[in-house]
Amino acid sequence: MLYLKDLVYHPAATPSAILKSINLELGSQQMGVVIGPSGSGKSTLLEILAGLAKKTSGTILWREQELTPDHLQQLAGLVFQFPERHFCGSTLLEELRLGHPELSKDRIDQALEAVGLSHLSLHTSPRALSGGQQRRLALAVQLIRQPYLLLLDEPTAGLDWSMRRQLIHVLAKLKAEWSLLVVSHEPGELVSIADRCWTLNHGELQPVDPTTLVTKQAVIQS
Ligand SMILES: Nc1ncnc2c1ncn2[C@@H]1O[C@H](COP(=O)(O)OP(=O)(O)OP(=O)(O)O)[C@@H](O)[C@H]1O
Repeated sequence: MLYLKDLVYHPAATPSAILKSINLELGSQQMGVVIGPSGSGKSTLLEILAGLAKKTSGTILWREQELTPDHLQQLAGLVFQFPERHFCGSTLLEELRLGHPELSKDRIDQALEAVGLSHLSLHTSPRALSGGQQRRLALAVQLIRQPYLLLLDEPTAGLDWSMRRQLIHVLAKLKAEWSLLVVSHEPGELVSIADRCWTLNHGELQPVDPTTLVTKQAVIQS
């Protein structure tokens, strides 16, 4: 269970705080969606939760344990916006093993299975995949580290309807095992599988009932 209590991010260079007294709770096996316009602070929130930026004040807890940026780097896996732009491996195997050459074939197979890519050869180039498959590969790259918390920045951006639909299926499946926190300015179908939703405006987070946001699209039922 992730708890944020009065989390503030206020770099010295900015006149007002970018994140203002954020309070949030996200259970295990839940997916939360933070919806906010461009510049509202969504990516900053994810960077803090991934241990890549340091909060100014407030508390971040996993169950009862207070988390430092080092803990967060271990506990969380962040999938950046347009992750395919950062692929470095020339094959799926290389991409999945980057930084973790010791990873067993079993772990690799499990991660690919979890994102529905187990039918692909490990020698395939990441560049040869479709846009939706590349997003799922980026998820597998994080899953392989077995994080407790998966953080996703605009995971459906730039995908067509069919690829978004496949990704929503995968995320719905993943939340059976992991906690997922997703940020988006245009959540669309993501809301239909969300357990918790919030809006973020000028760094202020407000809870909102997902059922009031959805046009529940029949994506995950099909
Ligand atoms: N360290 C920093 N110093 C100064 N300004 C910062 C810092 N970090 C973030 N900002 C500013 O905070 C605001 C929020 O940025 P952020 O990238 O989190 O927004 P966002 O909601 O993710 O937007 P987008 O959807 O466009 O990516 C921006 O105006 C950004 O320039």
